[in-house]
Amino acid sequence: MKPTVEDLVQTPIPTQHGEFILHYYRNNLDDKEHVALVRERVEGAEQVPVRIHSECFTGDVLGSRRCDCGEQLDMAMQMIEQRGVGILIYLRQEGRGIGLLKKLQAYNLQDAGMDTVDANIHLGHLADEREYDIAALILESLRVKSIELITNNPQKIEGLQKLGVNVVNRIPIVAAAHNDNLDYLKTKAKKMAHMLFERKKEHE
Ligand SMILES: Nc1nc2c(ncn2[C@@H]2O[C@H](COP(=O)(O)OP(=O)(O)OP(=O)(O)O)[C@@H](O)[C@H]2O)c(=O)[nH]1
Ligand SMILES: [Zn+2]
Repeated sequence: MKPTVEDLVQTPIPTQHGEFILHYYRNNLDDKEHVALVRERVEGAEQVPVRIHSECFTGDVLGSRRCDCGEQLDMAMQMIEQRGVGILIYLRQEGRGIGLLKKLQAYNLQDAGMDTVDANIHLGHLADEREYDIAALILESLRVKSIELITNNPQKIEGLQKLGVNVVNRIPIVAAAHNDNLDYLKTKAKKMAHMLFERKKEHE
């Protein structure tokens, strides 16, 4: 079965970072509600700033300080506002793909001394189980020619490139480190190769 997405509804959403058009996608790979926030015309455009944000209920909705997700979500929308164009794809990949229940269990293991990678493995999962097929299909459906990916995660860039997305640049998105998230950020840099302590825009 060929993976597909269908852009079912588009509706304007005014936010503190200006108005976006929210696109709702139905897909044939999972039963989740993936969405994209789109600013201005991206069809046929080159070097469109794109953030692929993985769902984090605790960080995005509750403002949890265990991770940097909530702050990154806000920063990404602000970056798109400043550039006047861009796309934020909100993928429903809670807990790097293991779901909320397992992520919360992983938090307890981390409080008992494991890091974020070992906790996943202890629960019988990979450190990161995310796939980017749906993001690639959404970008194809929006007819974007090339993108600048807003990320610190080299695996996201690789994952998209393998799916045929033309990623021409990386835009770093470094949230503030503090006591509650420092170990987590350090583990991401050390074990998951996140480029967390660079601030310069660089060409891949
Ligand atoms: N399993 C697990 N998932 C987590 C944990 N903390 C945050 N997450 C999830 O991790 C995802 C965000 O991934 P990150 O590793 O923070 O960042 P990234 O998206 O890979 O990379 P960037 O594009 O640079 O932000 C979200 O789905 C969160 O729910 C954790 O301790 N364990
Ligand atoms: Zn988070």
